[in-house]
Amino acid sequence: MVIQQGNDMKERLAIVDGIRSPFCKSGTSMANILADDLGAVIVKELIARTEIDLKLIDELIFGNVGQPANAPNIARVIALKAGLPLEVIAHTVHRNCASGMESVTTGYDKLLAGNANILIAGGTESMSNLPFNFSKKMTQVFENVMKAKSIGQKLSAISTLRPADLKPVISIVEGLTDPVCGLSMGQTAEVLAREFAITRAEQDQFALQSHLKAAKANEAGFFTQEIHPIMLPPDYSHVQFNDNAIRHDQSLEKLAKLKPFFDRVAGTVTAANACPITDGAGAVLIMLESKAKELGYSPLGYLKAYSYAGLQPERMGLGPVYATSKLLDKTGMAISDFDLVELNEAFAAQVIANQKAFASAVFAQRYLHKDKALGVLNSDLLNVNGGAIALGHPVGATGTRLIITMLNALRRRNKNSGLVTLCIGGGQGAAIALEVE
Ligand SMILES: CC(=O)SCCNC(=O)CCNC(=O)[C@H](O)C(C)(C)COP(=O)(O)OP(=O)(O)OC[C@H]1O[C@@H](n2cnc3c(N)ncnc32)[C@H](O)[C@@H]1OP(=O)(O)O
Repeated sequence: MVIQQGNDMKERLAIVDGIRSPFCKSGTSMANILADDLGAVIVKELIARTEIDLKLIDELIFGNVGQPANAPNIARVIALKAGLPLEVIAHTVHRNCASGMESVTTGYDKLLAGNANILIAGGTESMSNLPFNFSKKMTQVFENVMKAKSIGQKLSAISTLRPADLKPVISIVEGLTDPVCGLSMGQTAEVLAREFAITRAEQDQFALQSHLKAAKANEAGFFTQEIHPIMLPPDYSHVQFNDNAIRHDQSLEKLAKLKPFFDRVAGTVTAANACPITDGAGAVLIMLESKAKELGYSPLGYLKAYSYAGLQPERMGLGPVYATSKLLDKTGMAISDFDLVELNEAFAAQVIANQKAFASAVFAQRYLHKDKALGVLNSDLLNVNGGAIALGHPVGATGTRLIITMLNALRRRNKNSGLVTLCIGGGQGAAIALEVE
């Protein structure tokens, strides 16, 4: 089907099928699997499930944020480890937390431009193995030790080290800190909590709901369709079947006991109303709708249109409202046209802030140059199977997961139209319109 977008006629993107790994808290079951290996397992399984002829695949595009030194251009490493032919080219994309969505939209553009016919897109992240950078002094000492010709020279090089030199310049926390505004992602959530007067109790209530919904969906087997179990090193005799950050013992009393993490004095954002640091990967097989028909596929669903938007880095959490505003302009759709919404739960405060901004005419006039509010994000239709607070957020992979989760949820409910949107560190937002038939 060709759809009208403004003055453009564009064919829809067919998402033939999509799968992901379980999402696991960093430092737990999948901590010893590198991001490239995890991505390769998922791509192999996607190929097996779709029975795509490998010779037909033009390129693999993968998102990844904490690009590991052992696998530069991780997409190419994944392609080769997954057994794709040498001729299948590959490149890595990086749009912070939307990287796993950027791979899909970059792929869509390539297909529309006629530069490819069939692609694999996805995202992978091992936050357990994010690279640590050390100070210039520390790296100089490493170099001197490597060059030293005798034990004496090595010891002499090491003796110049001081305890302060051991502190990493970039660790996980610094990696999740915006280099322009200087705030960590959690601190940007505190900014929104203050701007929208969101209480700690509201945030904890939201976090509780995320776990309750995720636990229910997990018990009902809703994720089995999308999750490919992962065999765990070192002996590969244990298998990780499910997302492991979902709490089955959650209560408001437990949540209320936690101290704020990012602003210890006056803050409201805690480890429990923030998404956890997570390992995971996901992949989709994509082509234009006409190609999917030609090959006899019945796609999982379709991407109809997408938009990215920019805003202040310290208010990055509001990216969804800005990006969705552009998406609605582009498609002529209204919020009420969507049967379900997935809005990535980086932080409870950030999702609640978006709900308030979507519903506010004042916000729309002041920031979106619109007369009316975008529309209410009905809580019953929002993140119906829980979100990143419970499921986790492996930053390079989440964009792909949201697409897969949304399409499966629409199909399960016999619904047609879904909005997937997320905030992006650095001050951006992403929004896509999905459909199933
Ligand atoms: C654009 C974007 O998407 S931005 C988002 C990008 N991602 C992020 O910024 C990640 C945000 N999250 C974080 O940085 C981390 O999860 C932090 C810093 C908040 C917490 O990290 P950690 O301290 O390692 O988390 P951890 O899971 O150990 O939790 C800390 C404590 O809270 C407790 N806790 C965490 N969640 C819960 C919960 N839901 N219920 C009860 N207790 C909880 C833990 O049990 C732990 O307690 P303990 O110290 O007694 O063992």
